Amino acid sequence: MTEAISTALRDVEDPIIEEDILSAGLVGEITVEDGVAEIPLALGAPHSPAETEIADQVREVVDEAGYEPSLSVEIDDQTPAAIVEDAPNVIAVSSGKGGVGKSTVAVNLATAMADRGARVGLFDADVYGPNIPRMLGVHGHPGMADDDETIIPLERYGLQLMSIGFLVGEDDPVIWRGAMVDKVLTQLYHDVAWDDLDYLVVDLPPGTGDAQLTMLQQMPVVGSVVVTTPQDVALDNARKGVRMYDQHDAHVLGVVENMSTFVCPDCGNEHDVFDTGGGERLADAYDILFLGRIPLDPAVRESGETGEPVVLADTESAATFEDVAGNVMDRVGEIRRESHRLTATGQNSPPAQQI
Ligand SMILES: Nc1ncnc2c1ncn2[C@@H]1O[C@H](COP(=O)(O)OP(=O)(O)OP(=O)(O)O)[C@@H](O)[C@H]1O
Repeated sequence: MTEAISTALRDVEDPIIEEDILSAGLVGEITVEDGVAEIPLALGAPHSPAETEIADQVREVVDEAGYEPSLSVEIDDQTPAAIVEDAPNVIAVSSGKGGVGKSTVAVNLATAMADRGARVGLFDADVYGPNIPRMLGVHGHPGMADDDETIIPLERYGLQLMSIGFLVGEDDPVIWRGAMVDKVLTQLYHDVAWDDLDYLVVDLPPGTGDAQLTMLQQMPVVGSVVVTTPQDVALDNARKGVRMYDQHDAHVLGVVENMSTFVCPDCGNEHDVFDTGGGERLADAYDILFLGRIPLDPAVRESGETGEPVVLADTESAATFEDVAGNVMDRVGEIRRESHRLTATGQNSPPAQQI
């Protein structure tokens, strides 16, 4: 009976791994009762475009085969999201230097993922410039949970939010340094009562030194998004970041090129104020994914001040952020499904990050 279903599932291809889901080891043990087919799928990136497509196709072919599909998720991979209890897919947003739009990308990435239906947290770990409260127009103080030990995150646009800015005041100078920062942030991450997250986007402090690396190693990070602007000095710094992740077996999810081409609202001409194409060249050189190019757009800056993420508007810049978010989620899914496939077939999985 399940043969017919298995045969039907051979027609469903994983659009990223480019193999049918049965051969890729993504289908668990199928059971059928009263015409309902229970199908466990090894999916790890909820609401990502590729996994949504896979699930839709599975429902379609199972329905065509004459059964009522009932899908569940069962993934056995070696990423921190699977091996650390209750860990979401933690995505670090980093940059080699300050001011390239790291926080802007983190806010719009998280908002776009929540807009797709995912449960998303945003953790502002940029102690030296906690911009997230302003960028989302949230200025309250978080409360304590009933256990008096955990902090309840604030909420906005469906996001669960935590920022050092909620605790110390945005304009207060941050007096701690180095190792103390790592400790405070790691502690804060663990002390928040995150509620059943699919993804947690972490806005790291700019730079690629020990502080960033320590934080990456102490949180269950699935991979990092590297943000750069197209000019050489920013790219040089971004390159250092990519190398650092490489050397420590941390996944780079890909590169975002921000403040790329400016389209003049008056004349419609395109201007490459900070040059263009550098992010793509960097991605090519290191064989990592190019996640997208965000234009230099006054509306992006304004949205950072009005507290409403630009990705929620109906503009070209919003569409580029939506695409970037889809690409990031797909990359997370690819890492998790690949890891599951290696585990399922008894091959060596890449080492999980130290937590
Ligand atoms: N694509 C863009 N178009 C126009 N302005 C932008 C764009 N991206 C970011 N900005 C603006 O550039 C400034 C710096 O952005 P942001 O704070 O996101 O950078 P950052 O890399 O997080 O900086 P920091 O190093 O201070 O943490 C902000 O005023 C932001 O609104």
